[in-house]
Amino acid sequence: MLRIAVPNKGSLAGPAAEMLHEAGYRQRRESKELRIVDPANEVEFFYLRPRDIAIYVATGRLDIGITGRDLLIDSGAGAEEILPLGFARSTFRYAAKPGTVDDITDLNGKTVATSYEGIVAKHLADAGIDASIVHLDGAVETAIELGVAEVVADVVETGTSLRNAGLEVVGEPIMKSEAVVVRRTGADAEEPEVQRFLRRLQGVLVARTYVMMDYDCRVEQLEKAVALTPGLESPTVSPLHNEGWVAVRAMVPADEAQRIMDDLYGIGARAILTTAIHACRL
Ligand SMILES: Nc1ncnc2c1ncn2[C@@H]1O[C@H](COP(=O)(O)OP(=O)(O)OP(=O)(O)O)[C@@H](O)[C@H]1O
Ligand SMILES: O=P(O)(O)OC[C@H]1O[C@H](OP(=O)(O)OP(=O)(O)O)[C@H](O)[C@@H]1O
Ligand SMILES: [Mg+2]
Repeated sequence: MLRIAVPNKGSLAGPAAEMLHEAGYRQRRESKELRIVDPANEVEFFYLRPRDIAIYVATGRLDIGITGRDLLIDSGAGAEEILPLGFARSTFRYAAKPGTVDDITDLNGKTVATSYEGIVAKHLADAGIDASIVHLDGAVETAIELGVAEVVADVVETGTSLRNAGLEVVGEPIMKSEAVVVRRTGADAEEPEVQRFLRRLQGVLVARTYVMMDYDCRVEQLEKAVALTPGLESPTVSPLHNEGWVAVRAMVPADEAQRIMDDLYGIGARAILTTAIHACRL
C-alpha cells in the first residue's frame, strides 16, 4: 500500500485534496482526521504540516508527499521533486521599505526576517553577502515596521501583503515555487505503484488544461485544419456521409480553444465544438 503525505493546513491543503479527489482517491471528510486508508486504491494518506512533509518522505517511511517546492528546498531534506502540480504558484523574494535597499549587495550588514531560513541562508552565502537572519513563523512583512529587521524574504503571490505593509521587492526572485510531488532522493520512481499514482495526477493536470475539440471541414482544408489542431499524438479524422467532408477530433490547450475555433472557422471549418475532459491517461 502506497503511503502518501498530504498537507493538512495552509495554502496547499485545499487544492491538494481537491486534486486527489479528482484523481479518484478518497479524501478525509473532517479536518481533524490525521490519516485515512483508501483500500480500493491501495493507498494511505497521512495529513501532515506542509513544512514537515519532505522530512518524513526523506526517511523513506512515507513513499510520496505533496508539498511546496520552496518548502522542500528550505527543509534541506533528502527528497526530490518528481512532478510539478501547477497550483500554489508563488515567487520567493526579498522586500524592504522603498529607498532603503536598491539591490542584493545592499543586504550586507542588514537583518533579514524570514520563515524560510534554509533558502535565505544559502542564497546569501552563494551571493557572498554577510547578513543576519531572524527566523519568524509567519506574517514576516510586519517585522520591518516593528524594527525586528530591515529586510524580509517571503512568499509573494499577488504582492498584496507587501503593498499593505508599504514594502517593495528587491532584486530578482530568489526562486519560483508551486506544489510538487516529492520522493526520497534516489528511491525508485519507476516503481509501478508510484507510477500509477503519478499517472492519475497527470491525468488531472491534462483534464484541467486541455479540452476536446470536434469540427467538420472540407477535405481540401484538412491539412491547414490539422496544423491548427495537431492534438497530442495526431488528430482523429473520420469520413462524413457527405462526400468531400471529414470530421476531426483533437485535444487542444483550453486557454487557446477560442482562438483556435476562430481560426478554424476562418478556413471554413463548421460545427466546431469543445467538450471538457473529465479524466485522462496519456
Ligand atoms: N498566497 C500564496 N499564494 C500561493 N502560494 C502560497 C501562498 N502562501 C503560501 N503559499 C505556498 O504555500 C506553501 C506554504 O504552505 P504553509 O502551509 O506552510 O503556509 P501558508 O499557506 O502560508 O499557511 P499558514 O501560514 O497559514 O500556515 C509554500 O509552498 C508557499 O509557496
Ligand atoms: O503576495 P500575496 O498574494 O499577498 O501572498 C503572499 C502572502 O501569503 C502568505 O501569507 P499567509 O496569509 O499565509 O500568512 P503568513 O505570512 O502568516 O504565512 C505569504 O506568507 C505572504 O505573506
Ligand atoms: Mg503563510
